[in-house]
Amino acid sequence: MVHSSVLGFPRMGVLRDLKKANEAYWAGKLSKEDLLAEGKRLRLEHWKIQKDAGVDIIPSNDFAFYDHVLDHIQLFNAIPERYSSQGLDRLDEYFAMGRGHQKDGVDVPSLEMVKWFDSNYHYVKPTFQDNQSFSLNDNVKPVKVFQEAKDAGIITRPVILGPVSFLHLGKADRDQTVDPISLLEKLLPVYVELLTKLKEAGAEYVQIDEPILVFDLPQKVKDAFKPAYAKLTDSNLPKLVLATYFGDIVHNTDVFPALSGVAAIHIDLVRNPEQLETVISKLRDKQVLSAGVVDGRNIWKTNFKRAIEIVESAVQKLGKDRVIVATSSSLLHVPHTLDSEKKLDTEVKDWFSFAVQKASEVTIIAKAVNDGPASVKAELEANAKSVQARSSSKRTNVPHVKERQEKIKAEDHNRQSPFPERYSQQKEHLKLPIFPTTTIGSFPQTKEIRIQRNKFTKGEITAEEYEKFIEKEIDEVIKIQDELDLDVYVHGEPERNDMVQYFGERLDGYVFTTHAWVQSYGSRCVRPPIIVGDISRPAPMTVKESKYAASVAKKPMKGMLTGPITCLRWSFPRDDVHQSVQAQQLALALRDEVIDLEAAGIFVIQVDEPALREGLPLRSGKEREAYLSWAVDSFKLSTAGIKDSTQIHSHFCYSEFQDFFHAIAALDADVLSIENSKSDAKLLKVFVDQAYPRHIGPGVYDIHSPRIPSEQEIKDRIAEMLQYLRPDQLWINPDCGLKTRQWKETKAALTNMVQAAKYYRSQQK
Ligand SMILES: CN1c2c(nc(N)[nH]c2=O)NC[C@@H]1CNc1ccc(C(=O)N[C@@H](CCC(=O)N[C@@H](CCC(=O)N[C@@H](CCC(=O)O)C(=O)O)C(=O)O)C(=O)O)cc1
Ligand SMILES: N[C@@H](CCS)C(=O)O
Ligand SMILES: [Zn+2]
Repeated sequence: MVHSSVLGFPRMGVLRDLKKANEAYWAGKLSKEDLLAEGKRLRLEHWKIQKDAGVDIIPSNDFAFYDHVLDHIQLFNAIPERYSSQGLDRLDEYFAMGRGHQKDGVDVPSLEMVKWFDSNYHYVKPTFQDNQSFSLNDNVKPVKVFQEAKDAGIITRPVILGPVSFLHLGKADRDQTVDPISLLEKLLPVYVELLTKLKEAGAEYVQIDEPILVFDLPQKVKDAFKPAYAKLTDSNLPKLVLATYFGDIVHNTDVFPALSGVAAIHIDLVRNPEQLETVISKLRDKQVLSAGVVDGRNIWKTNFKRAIEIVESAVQKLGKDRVIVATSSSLLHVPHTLDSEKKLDTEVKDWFSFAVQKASEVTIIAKAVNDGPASVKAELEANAKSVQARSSSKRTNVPHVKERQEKIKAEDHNRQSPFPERYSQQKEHLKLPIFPTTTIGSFPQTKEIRIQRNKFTKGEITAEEYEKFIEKEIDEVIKIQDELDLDVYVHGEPERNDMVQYFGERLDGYVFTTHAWVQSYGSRCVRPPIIVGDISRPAPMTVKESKYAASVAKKPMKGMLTGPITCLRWSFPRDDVHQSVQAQQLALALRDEVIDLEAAGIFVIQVDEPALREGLPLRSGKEREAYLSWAVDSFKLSTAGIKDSTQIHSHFCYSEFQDFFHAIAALDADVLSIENSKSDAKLLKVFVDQAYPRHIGPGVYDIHSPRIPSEQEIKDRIAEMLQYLRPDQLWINPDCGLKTRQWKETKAALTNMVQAAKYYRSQQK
């Protein structure tokens, strides 16, 4: 019999309950016991949802208070000494690694947080020492939660991150040189101990994630699978289901012999259905295929006909007992339930499926294959109708958008003059000092701002009242920037709920939700808008606020837009047209906005593209170059319609920029601000090696943590940067926007930043 399975469930709860509980705990308003109890309540609720949906194989240990990779760092006691030596209790030590800790005489920054593959989820990077050792933490969480589910009458399949992925996704700590994969020998006994305990607790199967198999791997990492899975596939241990997702693994099937002891292999057949045949041909006798046919990364209803065909073709080769119907990845990346959406247009609502609905989808597909289509006739008919309605909807084919796309010319992508000429006009026009200081756009999104926006959304205050409130906020941030003596101002983005959702709400071709939250990192969530059709801009989106801000500011005001690729990547995109088409439509809409901002007197315009790197196909090669070509073209199309004297900035966070440096350079932005404070300044060498001519602001401090950097720390950072960058090229700014911070720490950090810039300015005289 074909079984149904879910690889992981969203953690936040129907009303972002986990976010609220975590933040209350951090604010000292919820006890540790109550936070732990809330975690337990959520886990039980999520298991029950899946059980009620009829899912055969339900995951446990997919829940994490902050991040599942961070859970493993603590589970294996891979805790850097700067955290373990602070005398913090286990929970606070865990949060200290995730978000830093500056309280009661303890002052430690967080570990680095980076993108989880090509998603908008961020994980905490394991950080290893040259003399690293591992042991099993005495709080063996996977065992505890397995037991918790068992006590509730649910036998789950625990999920753990595999040893090769855990090491490969980590790095040597600052000033350490250890190669993470060389630690495998030391780590494996701890995995064996963990698996033994899971077996003792009654776990027959364990899902072991090795998602790095979708990458191009160095030979030594590939080689690591052999010793690893020789040790972990033992009859005294639970049977293993090795899961991969977000790409194909055909190029790594040479590691399959090393995996011959695992009971099943899971592959993502939404992203790469074509890998099915090859993977099946490489399975050894009796090995099971877990077929990921329900999209864990997007919100579209599964096309049952197509999914059933895929599963049946696997069944024909392997038999029903050797096939599992599964979600393509964890459902962490989709919102909790469609049932919460009371305001969605019914036409489009019928096209969507969120986590709760996807749990049912795997069971319907499994039933159709097990008992025949007649057993789920009504479900299949309704699904076919909805798939058909979507493909013939007017929203997906808007003639005026198509016509405009057809008329785009090559020269529409280029600024009028090369950088040196543009820069001399900008210098004349903007009159900025050397080491100009600026911020990345957002200032703290205070409780008051959210309350007022919430009232406006609910119709409790009028548009005029809301507008007045926003103007008052802008007045305040301008006053603060005067006091701080920054050089290029921002309006603070108080009117924006989110840098992508805000634009989605103002563009035709999008719909947006009220509750469809997805975890981005820690307690932070996003509500990605959904691209349902061809995109166009019915009216200016940001001009009113920027124009107002410029009218009251004494210094240049930076206009602030989210670039086409970031809008695309942080939305739920269409799956019926290529992403390059959607990016180009977004670029045309943004091009009009850039031109309108300039006409309104905004002469510095920042077009943020933090998701450009994240969109890079996970494997190097032709596909990457093709992506970068249309992605860069979209950015250029959106920014090239203005005069030379207007300065274009772009911003990148969450990006290891070295491996796509040529694309960043090709954007031809006058100024780049990049996240850098937690990376080695040595990485800036690429700008020297490539003789990068334009201007750069590598972030001088981390904005994800409430910790305040001292003036000396920032000076030291600038000194490091000046080893690689010319003084006339360097801007001084934080890593990213300040929306998640409190005002108190923001003012203190920016005061230190401006002082540090002034110090270097004085040294130049
Ligand atoms: C830069 N980043 C972003 C990413 N993706 C995006 N789509 N946007 C980004 O900015 N990816 C990479 C990084 C990830 N970083 C962040 C940083 C911060 C957040 C964040 O702060 N998220 C907020 C939610 C933001 C939002 O949409 N707010 C709305 C609704 C606020 C709300 O909760 N309202 C309450 C009622 C009001 C009240 O009483 O407080 C409610 O609805 O219940 C708004 O401001 O209007 C978060 O809180 O998690 C995310 C990613
Ligand atoms: N302008 C945005 C960029 C975030 S990546 C902000 O400042 O929040
Ligand atoms: Zn950023």
